[in-house]
Amino acid sequence: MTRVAVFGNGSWGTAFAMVLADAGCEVSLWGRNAARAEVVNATRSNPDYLPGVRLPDGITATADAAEAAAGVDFAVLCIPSQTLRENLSGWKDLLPADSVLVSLMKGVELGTAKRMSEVIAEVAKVPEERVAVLSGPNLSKEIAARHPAAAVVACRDEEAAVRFQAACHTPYFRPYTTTDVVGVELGGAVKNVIALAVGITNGMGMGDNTKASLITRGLAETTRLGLAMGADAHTFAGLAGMGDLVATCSSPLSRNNTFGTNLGRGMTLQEAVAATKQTAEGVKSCESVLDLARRHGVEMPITETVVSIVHEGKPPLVAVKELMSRSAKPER
Ligand SMILES: NC(=O)C1=CN([C@@H]2O[C@H](COP(=O)(O)OP(=O)(O)OC[C@H]3O[C@@H](n4cnc5c(N)ncnc54)[C@H](O)[C@@H]3O)[C@@H](O)[C@H]2O)C=CC1
Ligand SMILES: O=C(CO)COP(=O)(O)O
Repeated sequence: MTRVAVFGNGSWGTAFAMVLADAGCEVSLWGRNAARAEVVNATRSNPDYLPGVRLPDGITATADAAEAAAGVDFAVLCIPSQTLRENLSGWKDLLPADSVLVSLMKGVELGTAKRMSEVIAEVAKVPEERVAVLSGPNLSKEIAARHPAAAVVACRDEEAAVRFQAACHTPYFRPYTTTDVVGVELGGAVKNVIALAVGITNGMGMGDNTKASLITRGLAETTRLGLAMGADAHTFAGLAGMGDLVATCSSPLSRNNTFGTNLGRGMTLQEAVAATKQTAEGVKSCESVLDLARRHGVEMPITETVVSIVHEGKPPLVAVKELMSRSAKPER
């Protein structure tokens, strides 16, 4: 039987542990809080993150990383991106030498501008063939309700991607494979920034034309960055690109979208942070995505606008006017 450890028992870590268990894996679900792990085992639920959802019997929760990691084929990492480096340095020596490390995270590291798979390879000192990424339109509550959805597993080693695809394939969760790790990770990280932008305009009372324009031009700037970094343009038309943008920018379940809506309605950054119980990766990653864009000489006007509103205190109305008054150009 395939053994998998999921590190991170928040909303996505728990929902994805359900997918793995439904696919027939033996799953250990690690969380830093021992009391929560006990509650999960005793009640077969995670009331803090997925209230009302019954967890399959194939999941065992633990706060002991060594216990979680013992003998696993795959170590799935699902904690806030900015905490990965520190956490993984404590886990790396516990993982079996032939295990594959899989990132479910959708962020870019502040300061280094590294993608999560790069942080994993660097910290765990593993070759990129042992690092995979899963991304796509996967709002955790809908996955936990077993509504049909698809995703992409990306790994430089296609055979490892196929093995993980089999490990998480269920009647309601359909994973595809690709070797375009860069494209899949950028799709996931940048869509959070675009969802903030959509949320902001939504909170300001703007409608669906604005949303569709931001999604489309957001995809254009994501693709520009991706091409500069060696990604495949097709990836951005796929599940990790357009697919995730549509889901996240349309759904009130999205934390990034909701965070933006709160800002657009007039909350300060501090008020919006206080109103957000879960991880909204775009709030920090908008700065690291902009950093990446500058390192690669790529223009990303929507990302720049989001940074100016979220971190530089620019009033949303002023920022939108500036974005719209940029010089006219051909569509590309
Ligand atoms: N929730 C969703 O629908 C989806 C989330 N993701 C991505 O998954 C990643 C995790 O997100 P969620 O599970 O939704 O977040 P969450 O906020 O629901 O849960 C985060 C988990 O990380 C833990 N955590 C927080 N700080 C920590 C630290 N310093 N050290 C160790 N653990 C810590 C929390 O206790 C919690 O268990 C993010 O990168 C997110 O973008 C990807 C797809 C879907
Ligand atoms: O990544 C997601 C859906 O694919 C979840 O989006 P949020 O992090 O904005 O909730």
